[in-house]
Amino acid sequence: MSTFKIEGGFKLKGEVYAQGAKNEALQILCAVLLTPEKIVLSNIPDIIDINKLIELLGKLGVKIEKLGPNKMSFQADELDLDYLISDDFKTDGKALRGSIMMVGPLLARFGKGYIPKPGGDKIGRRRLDTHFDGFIKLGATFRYNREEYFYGVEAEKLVGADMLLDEASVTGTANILMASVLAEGVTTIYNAACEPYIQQLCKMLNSMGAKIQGVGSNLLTIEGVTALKGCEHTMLPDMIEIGSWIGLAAMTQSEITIKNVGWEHLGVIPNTFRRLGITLEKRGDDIYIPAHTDGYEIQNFIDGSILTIADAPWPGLTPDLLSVILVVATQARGEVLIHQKMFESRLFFVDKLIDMGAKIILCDPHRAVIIGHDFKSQLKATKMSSPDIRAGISLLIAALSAKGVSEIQNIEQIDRGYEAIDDRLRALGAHIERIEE
Ligand SMILES: CC(=O)N[C@H]1[C@@H](OP(=O)(O)OP(=O)(O)OC[C@H]2O[C@@H](n3ccc(=O)[nH]c3=O)[C@H](O)[C@@H]2O)O[C@H](CO)[C@@H](O)[C@@H]1O
Ligand SMILES: C=C(OP(=O)(O)O)C(=O)O
Repeated sequence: MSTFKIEGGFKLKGEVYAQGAKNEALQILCAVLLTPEKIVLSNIPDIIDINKLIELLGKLGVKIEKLGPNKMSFQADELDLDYLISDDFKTDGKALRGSIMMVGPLLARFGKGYIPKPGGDKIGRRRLDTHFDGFIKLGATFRYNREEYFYGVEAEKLVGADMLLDEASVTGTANILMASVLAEGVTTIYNAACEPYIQQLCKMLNSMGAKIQGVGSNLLTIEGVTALKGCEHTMLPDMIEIGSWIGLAAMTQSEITIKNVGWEHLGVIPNTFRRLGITLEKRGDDIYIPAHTDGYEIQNFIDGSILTIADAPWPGLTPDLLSVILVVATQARGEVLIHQKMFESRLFFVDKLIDMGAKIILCDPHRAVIIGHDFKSQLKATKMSSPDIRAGISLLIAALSAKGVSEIQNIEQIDRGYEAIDDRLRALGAHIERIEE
């Protein structure tokens, strides 16, 4: 377990580029299994979760070539499907959640897909019913080995079907979509997740020869084809990382420009930060955040009642940014209720912030009220450990704004999703050191 040592309280300044999107890359990398032809991918983030998935694909026999920084080719023409029932796979496969999306493509192309129950973040229950209900609708048989926590689906052939998902699951939609592109006949997926990364997956699949309509909506219509071909695809900038940089700039009162953010794909994210009183300027495709030397003031609702910021399926606010928003609110002028509707255990990290001096009331596992300090009192440095990726970056932001030297242990959680975060922070003037153990 490595540690970050952070001396907080310094203002940062400069430009940053967001990495390619982790959650898009996880879907896109699984889609390479749909064709024996070569796929070239650009803007692949160099982070633990993605590197683990690439390693998994390699063990499955995918030929992988590095073509340049963040650019690679993948060819799934000679796979070793026995790997899927090996003990190695039972360990490797559960190392990250995104590996679940290998099941849909494998089922579609080879008639079988297996996966151990994914491990990962301590953020609450994360069921997979939507995924498997979808595969069953397409004609697959399903089994779950409770002793080994191992899921399996098999089918002689998949046949298109109409389905109404029980919830707009992001990875569930991606998985079912990747199975249905090679099914016989027409599939409709209603209550589909429709966030930009699903749209990107649809765009890639269509350029491979799939026939998907309704892209960007919650009703996808897929006309099955018999085979898919190779393609080239570039990942969007990571919107969660962009939100994290915005939060970091505001909380450390730093002047930062985030380059090439892909504004049209950010949905409600910029306006959500604006509701906290943070100034964001659209400069071409960049976000400019001035140094908030006079702080930032949370807006109330029109009737004067306290603002609530809550997550919702796209185009609502992603739950992955609520931890960052919460930490930023601890230094705002005013109060806000953070309502994390999707995950049950994602707010417990606020105990660390309370230890640091933040004014937070955790009402229940889903809701926390934050009363901002308006920079009249700095957070105190402390030692902490990161329970999940987004709590990790939020604690890092808190430490960068705090007085004194903080330590964050278990930083692998942050490295899961943020590429060379310490190098990039140092380039902006942060005092941060990585202590490898
Ligand atoms: C690899 C990847 O892409 N991970 C993302 C993906 O996870 P993932 O696809 O696993 O998340 P899901 O969309 O399946 O569900 C997330 C949580 O929200 C709940 N839920 C979902 C849909 C809904 O309409 N109502 C509802 O309550 C689910 O029960 C679950 O607790 O989407 C999540 C929700 O944006 C993000 O936090 C994850 O970072
Ligand atoms: C929860 C997250 O990721 P995953 O679904 O991969 O665990 C996240 O990116 O915040």
